[in-house]
This record gives sequence, C-alpha cells and structure tokens, in this order.
Amino acid sequence: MLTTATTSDVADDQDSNSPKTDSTKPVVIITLGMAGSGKTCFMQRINAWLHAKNKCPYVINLDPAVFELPYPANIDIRDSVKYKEVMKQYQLGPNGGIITSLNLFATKFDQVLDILEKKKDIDFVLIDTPGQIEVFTWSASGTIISDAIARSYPTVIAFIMDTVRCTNPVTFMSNMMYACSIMYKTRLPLIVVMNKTDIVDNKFAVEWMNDFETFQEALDAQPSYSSNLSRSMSLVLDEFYKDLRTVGISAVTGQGCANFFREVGSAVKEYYEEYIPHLEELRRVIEKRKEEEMEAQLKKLKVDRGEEVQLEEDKLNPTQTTNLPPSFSNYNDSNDNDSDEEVQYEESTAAAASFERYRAGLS
Ligand SMILES: Nc1nc2c(ncn2[C@@H]2O[C@H](COP(=O)(O)OP(=O)(O)OP(=O)(O)O)[C@@H](O)[C@H]2O)c(=O)[nH]1
Repeated sequence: MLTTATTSDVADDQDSNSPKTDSTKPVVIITLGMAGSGKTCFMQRINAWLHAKNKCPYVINLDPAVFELPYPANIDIRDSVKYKEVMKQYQLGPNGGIITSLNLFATKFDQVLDILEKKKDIDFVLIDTPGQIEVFTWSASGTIISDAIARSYPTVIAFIMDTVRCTNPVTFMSNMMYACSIMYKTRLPLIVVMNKTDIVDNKFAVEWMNDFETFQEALDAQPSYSSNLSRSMSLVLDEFYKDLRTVGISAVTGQGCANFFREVGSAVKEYYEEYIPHLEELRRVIEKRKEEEMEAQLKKLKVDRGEEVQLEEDKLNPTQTTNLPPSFSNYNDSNDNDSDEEVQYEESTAAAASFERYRAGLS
C-alpha cells in the first residue's frame, strides 16, 4: 500500500513512533539521491532532529569528494582515502577517482562494522553517499557496503528526490524509475523523501502516483519522445507505487521529519518481515549449493578411488598376466618411486607370497 505524508500532514512536535524494534540494534539509514537533490542537507537535518529527540545517531560519510560537511561525521571516508591523490596516482578523472576511493574504502568496511559492533549506545546509523548516485548504487563497492550493513543491521534506504525539479513529469518519472531499480536491486525497504517542500508542496507528486490520469494530463502538456516513454513507464510503475513509502520533507526548515521517522518505523518492520526471510532463504540456497558441491566432490573422489582399487585388482588378476607371477608387473611399476602402491601390494598377501617365491627362484 502506498503510504504518503504531505507537508500539510506534518506534526513535528509530536514524538515519532519509535522506529526501533525489540532488537537492540541501531537502525541504518542509507541516503541516496540524484546530484543536488539535498542528501547532505537532509543528513544534517535528521542528525539534528535525532539529537533534539535525545536519540543517538552515528554518522558515516561515504562521499570522498565532498568539500565540506555541514555535520560532524563519526567516520569519514576522507580520513582514510584522499580522493585527489587517488586521481593523481591512478590517473583518473573525477568519477573514476570517486569510484576507486569507494573501492579502497570498501576493502576496509569490515573495520567499520567492528566499530559499530562495539558501539552499544547508538540508535541510528546515518550514511551519506556520493553525489553521483550511480557511483554507489551500481558499483561493486556500493553493493558490498550496503549488503554488509544490511546483513548486520535493520537498514532502510532514504531516496531523496528534488520535488521542485520533479514538477516536470519526465524528471519525476526518471526519479521514480531510479527509486524502483534501487528497491528491486537491494530488496531493502525504501522511502521516497520528497525534499524541498518549503518551495513546492509534494501533493502534486502524490497525486500523480495515486491517479494515473492526472499524470497523463501532466505529460500531455509537454509532448515529446521522452514523455511518450514516461507514459508507457507510468503504467509499469503503477504496481511499484503500491509498495512505496513517500514523505514530504524540507531539509532546510525541518518540516516533515517526524513523518519521515514514522515511515522509518514501518520500513524497519518490513525489514524484519521481508528482508530477513529473503536473506535466510538466500543463505539456505547457498548452503544447499555448497552441500551439493561437496557431495559431488565426494562422489567423484569415491569414483576415482573405486577406479583405483579396480585398477589394482585388475593388475593383481593372474588371468591378465602372461608367464610372470601375479602382479609382478605391478610391483615393477610401483617399485621405482611409489611406496604407497608398494604397501598396497604387500597388503595383497597372495600376490606378495607369489612374488617372494619368484624372487627366490631368481636368486
Ligand atoms: N529550499 C531548499 N533548498 C534545499 C533543501 N535541501 C537542499 N537544498 C539546497 O539544494 C542544494 C543541494 O543540496 P545538497 O544537500 O548539497 O545536495 P546533495 O544531494 O548532497 O548534493 P551532491 O552531494 O552535490 O549531489 C543546496 O543549495 C541546498 O541548500 C530544502 O529542503 N529546501
């Protein structure tokens, strides 16, 4: 069911439903969004909001290229990886530099998890990501980081959308498609945060999501190839909207923060109800595959050993020898350097006795 909260619904003084479940683990909020959508401002706002509510957030900045952070970060990628030096050392452009810095940081992410593990007093972990959304969402390191954190902590994605820019229905549609692809890729609960509602109320966007006709009318107002594409896509996305949480927010004024955390509460519930069973199913599949592989290897080993035994039996079989005593040729084959086979030979008492008799005859 599409859950929404418009700016007019805001009741900021009201305390939010506690987003924590029975679990003592902190809730992780990963902030994603197109460049300039207001991720950093949003991070600053929810950080301040949580402090005001006596909740303890732990802040992680994963944007190596950010010039200045308007909030104090507990862990900052810039302390471990120098983005400009990475660019110089590997002769990369700005985007390559950001991706490589994130890759280098991802190799140390287990240390971040260790630190979080030791922190017993935190309620939330807030993660800011690079400006270029694809750097995190479609990179191996972004996937490693989000998977690692989501395996250990209840994790929610806050997809920040610039409501002002989304008054253009084509831009709105591309944001929705991005949100949809992230949701299906990560399988994590996602909240579309319609930011900058101090400039434009997000009611129009909620209407577009609820009423297909209204969105079509908006598209008709600007005929173009991309609006035709958006028209077709909106039919597809109709299903996706049903599972989507949206909330109107202003990172500048703080309007909508309480509603946002209310949605976080329901998203955490979804994490436990849907993501955890999905993870367990994945684990079962992996374990089953491992078991099958081990069984196949064991079978192969048995077959190999069986063939070996068969081979030894064949060699010891007197019907296969000519005028030499049983397994004389076998002894000769193995006598040079393979003591194991010699032992096997000795285990065959009949053959050993026969050989001894033959040797006595020779001397
Ligand atoms: N009016 C208004 N402006 C906002 C709001 N949130 C962010 N902005 C402005 O939008 C611009 C971009 O904000 P940032 O927080 O830097 O956006 P970002 O997504 O972190 O940007 P990159 O990391 O560079 O992609 C800044 O000029 C902010 O002041 C808001 O709620 N209302």
